[in-house]
Amino acid sequence: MQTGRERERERERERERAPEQNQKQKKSVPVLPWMRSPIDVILIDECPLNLLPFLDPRLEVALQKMGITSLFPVQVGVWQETIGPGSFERDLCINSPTGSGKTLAYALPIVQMLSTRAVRCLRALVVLPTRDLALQVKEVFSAIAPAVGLSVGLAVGQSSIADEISELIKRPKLEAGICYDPEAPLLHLQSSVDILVATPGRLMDHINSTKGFTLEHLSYLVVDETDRLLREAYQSWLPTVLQLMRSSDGDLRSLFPHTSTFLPSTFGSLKTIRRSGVERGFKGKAYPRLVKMVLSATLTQDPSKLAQLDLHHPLLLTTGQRRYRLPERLESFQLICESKLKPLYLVALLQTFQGEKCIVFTSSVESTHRLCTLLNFFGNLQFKIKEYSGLQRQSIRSKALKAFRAGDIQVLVSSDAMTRGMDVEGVINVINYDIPAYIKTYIHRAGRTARAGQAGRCFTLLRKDEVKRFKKMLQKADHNSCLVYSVPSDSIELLRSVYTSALEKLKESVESESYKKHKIKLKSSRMVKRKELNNSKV
Ligand SMILES: Nc1ncnc2c1ncn2[C@@H]1O[C@H](COP(=O)(O)OP(=O)(O)OP(=O)(O)O)[C@@H](O)[C@H]1O
Repeated sequence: MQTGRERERERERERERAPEQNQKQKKSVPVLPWMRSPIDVILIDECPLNLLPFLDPRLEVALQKMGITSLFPVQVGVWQETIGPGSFERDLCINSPTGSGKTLAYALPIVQMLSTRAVRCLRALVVLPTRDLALQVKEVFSAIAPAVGLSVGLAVGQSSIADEISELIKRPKLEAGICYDPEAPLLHLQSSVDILVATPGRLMDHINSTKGFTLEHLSYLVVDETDRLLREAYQSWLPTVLQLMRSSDGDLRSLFPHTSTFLPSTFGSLKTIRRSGVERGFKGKAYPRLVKMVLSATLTQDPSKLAQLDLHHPLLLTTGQRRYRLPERLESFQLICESKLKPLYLVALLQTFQGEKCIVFTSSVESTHRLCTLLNFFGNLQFKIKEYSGLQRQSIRSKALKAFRAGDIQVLVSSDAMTRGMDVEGVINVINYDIPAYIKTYIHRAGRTARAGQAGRCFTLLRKDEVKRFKKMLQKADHNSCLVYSVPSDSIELLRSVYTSALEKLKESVESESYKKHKIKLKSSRMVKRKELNNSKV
């Protein structure tokens, strides 16, 4: 991350920019009053672990094992509002640039808080939009939680539902000759995990049908990549979770109106009693309530969307005065070329990277597939290329990601499946083969590089008629320094003949693939017909 002097300079730049910025932002003042007085993370310094107040020494050791010696500013900011004087009193909305360390910002305080728990039950739920992202976040929790005796589970549909259930729910074993009644097992089912990282679909599967799976003890809910998760309803996962929380509060309060502690084994199972309090902002609400933390590099300001989260006395942590912000050490470039020559420019550009890791973004799953196939037909390239998109089976996609992480492949051609949150060490370059449609997409794509204070470059291939639109888009992030990058014309010329033959091969490959697809379709429709015929005979 930045040194103290760099941060001071950055603050100065912000102060200078402020009047001009305020002028520009007049039209886009956040509608919600609490968003107008945020905590500015720019004003917070990194903090060495040994100076971090109240940090559990076991967690300090675990962090050091991860190579972490100090907390990044957003992590310090969240720590202050959770373990520090803020004491989790308010729900937190965190709008912080890509790669600034948001995952640990929420993972560390949650793990520290749960480290003193007496009985294991599901107390923290982290929801992410994709399986690979959930796996990544689980890794972070798994690096610190076991140090304080906590267990972390994953619900993403990576394995069969039965395997997942056996990981998440503890069933009673035959003990001392006692046999439990299989007809009344709910009483004895317990969570095997304290923290669960989940995608909405699998979470709903467990809520709806896994015996013993309960959110009644939940104390922390994290909605990562909030704007993406709020955009899609995913079987109403959010209202369902919130409703379950509300009803468990209500039921328990009516059962135990004066109880203020955690009661183990009441009526045979664990009961978490949330007491009603008169603390500031808690009037009429259960306390301690379910604490929510929502995060994104492009957090929505839309009141109707944020209302879905039912936030309690929310506090915004943001970085600087701008709504959107790119990483400090990101350099942006534009490459202007004719549409039909784009693959040539792309290959010439990739050749200049000399094996550095690079992600190439396209506009759709189909073009990802086509472009990757075409690049592989160039032959004799000094780097390995693989595809990563929602068109592939999860296992194939995960394999490609694993190889990319390990450095066995250097270029990953991706649809927007890779755009958000993915953290791959050593990605120096990002290329927008197709111009992103929105500034938010640009921010998340570009944010796959220049992470954790490292340097990185983002190139965008543009047609002449796209230049103006692109410039306007970058202005929304106050990003005015996108230099023109040119590829030497002789390197383009050298590639022309091989490009022609690669295009021929691509054409053949597309034809053969569509023939195969047609055959499969035909076969399955014949099978359906045959089935219908058999059924009608019966
Ligand atoms: N305190 C720290 N010291 C060193 N490295 C850190 C620290 N905190 C996080 N990192 C590293 O920084 C990288 C980015 O972290 P993370 O993925 O949490 O970013 P993010 O803010 O969630 O980004 P995005 O918005 O893209 O999801 C990771 O590789 C992580 O290991």
